[in-house]
Amino acid sequence: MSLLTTQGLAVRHGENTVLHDVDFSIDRGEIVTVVGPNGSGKSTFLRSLIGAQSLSAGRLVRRDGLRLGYVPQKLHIDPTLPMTVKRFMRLPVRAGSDDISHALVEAGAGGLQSRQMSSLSGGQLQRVLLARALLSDPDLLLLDEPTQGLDQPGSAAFYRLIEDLRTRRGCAVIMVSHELHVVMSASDRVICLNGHVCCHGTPEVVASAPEYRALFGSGTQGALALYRHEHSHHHDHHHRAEG
Ligand SMILES: Nc1ncnc2c1ncn2[C@@H]1O[C@H](COP(=O)(O)OP(=O)(O)OP(=O)(O)O)[C@@H](O)[C@H]1O
Repeated sequence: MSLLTTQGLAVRHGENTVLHDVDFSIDRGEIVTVVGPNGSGKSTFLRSLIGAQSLSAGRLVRRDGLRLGYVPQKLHIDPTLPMTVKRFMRLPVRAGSDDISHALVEAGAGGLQSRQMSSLSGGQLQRVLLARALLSDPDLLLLDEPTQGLDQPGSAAFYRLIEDLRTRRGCAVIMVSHELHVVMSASDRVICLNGHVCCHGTPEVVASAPEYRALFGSGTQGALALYRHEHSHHHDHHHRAEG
């Protein structure tokens, strides 16, 4: 059974239909990247999957007991408020010191515990947010533009970390990204949103789809070939056809 499935998902903000007819599912261990122009409903989609945004139509089915880890696009912390990383990590869930240390190390942020949140670089902050999401031992991680503001090597390193986490924990990942050519190497599937699902499939299929090219142009093909690498592991997708 899929971890999570949507059928005909639709979301409205007032008169504005932001998403409609979104059919989607994700299985254990998959990394799915959501791309789309600004305002195309990517954040709204993630928020609807975690239950923070109500649907105006359609169905969302989550596997019983599914544990989610969500990294929001923006974090609002008053910069004048003193807050160490360790204290921040304790905010959402009652986590022990060992769990916090372990999650920070796993997210590549070991050693930052006593730093002030306001002193972190963009890349360090993203890793702390990821570590916090790991505290709930998620079956599914949802990341909303996790590499915003990072340079290309920083982004590539972050996506490698996500792949490592998936391999080690077997969790599934849904992430929003604008950096298609960088993120695609770490993605099993891509869905291109523009109010609805314009196209979906493997990164190569989406990059060459006319719908995608109409939105983004064709300039990413060469870079895509450059960044795509061979996976050293295999995913068993047979059950999807049966499920
Ligand atoms: N709370 C809200 N109230 C009204 N409209 C909203 C609200 N949240 C989002 N919208 C609108 O819904 C549309 C989709 O927004 P969303 O943030 O999901 O897009 P996005 O694809 O994530 O954009 P970006 O790439 O800029 O982050 C936009 O037109 C936005 O203005």
